[in-house]
Amino acid sequence: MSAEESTPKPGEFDLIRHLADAAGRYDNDVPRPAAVGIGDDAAVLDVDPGCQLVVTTDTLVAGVHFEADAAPGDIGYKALAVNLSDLAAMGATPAWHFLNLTGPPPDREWLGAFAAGMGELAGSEGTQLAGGDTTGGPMSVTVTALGQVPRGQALLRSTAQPGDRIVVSGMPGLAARALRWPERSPALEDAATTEAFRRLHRPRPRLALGRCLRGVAHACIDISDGLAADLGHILDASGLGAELWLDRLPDSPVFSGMTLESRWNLQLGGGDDYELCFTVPDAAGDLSALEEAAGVALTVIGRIRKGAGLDCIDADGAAFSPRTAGWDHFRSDPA
Ligand SMILES: Nc1ncnc2c1ncn2[C@@H]1O[C@H](COP(=O)(O)OP(=O)(O)OP(=O)(O)O)[C@@H](O)[C@H]1O
Ligand SMILES: Cc1ncc(C[n+]2csc(CCOP(=O)(O)O)c2C)c(N)n1
Ligand SMILES: [Mg+2]
Ligand SMILES: [Mg+2]
Ligand SMILES: [Mg+2]
Repeated sequence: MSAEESTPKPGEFDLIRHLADAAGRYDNDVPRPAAVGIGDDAAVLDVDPGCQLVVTTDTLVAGVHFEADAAPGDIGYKALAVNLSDLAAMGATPAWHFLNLTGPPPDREWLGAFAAGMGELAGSEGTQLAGGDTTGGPMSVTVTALGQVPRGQALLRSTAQPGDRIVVSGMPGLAARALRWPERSPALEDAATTEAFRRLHRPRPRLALGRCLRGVAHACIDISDGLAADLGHILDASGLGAELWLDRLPDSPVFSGMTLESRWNLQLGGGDDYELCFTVPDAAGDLSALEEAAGVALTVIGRIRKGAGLDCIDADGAAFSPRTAGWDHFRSDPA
């Protein structure tokens, strides 16, 4: 029997080597290789002159953010994607990421698929796995992502202006719709349903859009908890209010058969979209060049105004209060 067969589960240091080797197969052409990467007590990174470092961290926990039996490739992909989405919201270009992996000892097959899922996105976005930590315990994955932005150009939540148009990318509510699909996998092969499951399991962060919004958007956030909750963070941080026009929310065949109220609840409070919501002045003009450059549909859904709070208004001008504004880990019964 070979050593590999007799020890199917790697030890801690085998696992680190395995992750480093797998990452190297995807990210060996990254634009900014770490001066010192995996293997020492810490990484050493050179930041480009004239740039600021943008740093974010998010955790995914089994049973909370993904099913315990989820495909390992999807877990690896999404753990990085949700972090790159925060870099996109700041207008940053990803450069390095760190992986803190906690769980029962994985077998080589699980680990290989996990590393390939994360590596696929890392390779396509040019970010390098530069370090991390490995421990045993209940399964959770934390990624810390580091990106760069030209000095002073980071997009913020706090700088919306009265009169700005509110814009959302893509199709809010797709991932939430997929999460609530009774069979947990698409019953139909149609494009809209397939896209909804892709958005839930492998959300592509809107990095090109974030970069295009530098110097254009007044404020920006990525949608993780829900459109209403995350737009609410822009309003709170900017000390302003807004009107959101429900009839402008983009529609998809995946919502067919739902009442308008259920659809709005899903699109406003469902979470897991990883789309961008941003504000732009009228002076920025038509958004079609931006759509073209960023490769994603953009929809104007409302307007920033003085005051406080978010008013969601239907086609007849009647107010609608979503059942919940979005996901809250410490409150029960999220949308
Ligand atoms: N435990 C914590 N300690 C210190 N700062 C925190 C902690 N949790 C969140 N923050 C900070 O609070 C701010 C908002 O974090 P939050 O996690 O709500 O944003 P997000 O990552 O965009 O959303 P989501 O986690 O839903 O993707 C960020 O500046 C974040 O660094
Ligand atoms: C199995 C399973 N149950 C529920 C959800 C939905 N969900 C969990 S956390 C969260 C908000 C973002 O998290 P955070 O605020 O921690 O970044 C959402 C929308 C899911 N994806 N999988
Ligand atoms: Mg967070
Ligand atoms: Mg965010
Ligand atoms: Mg986040």
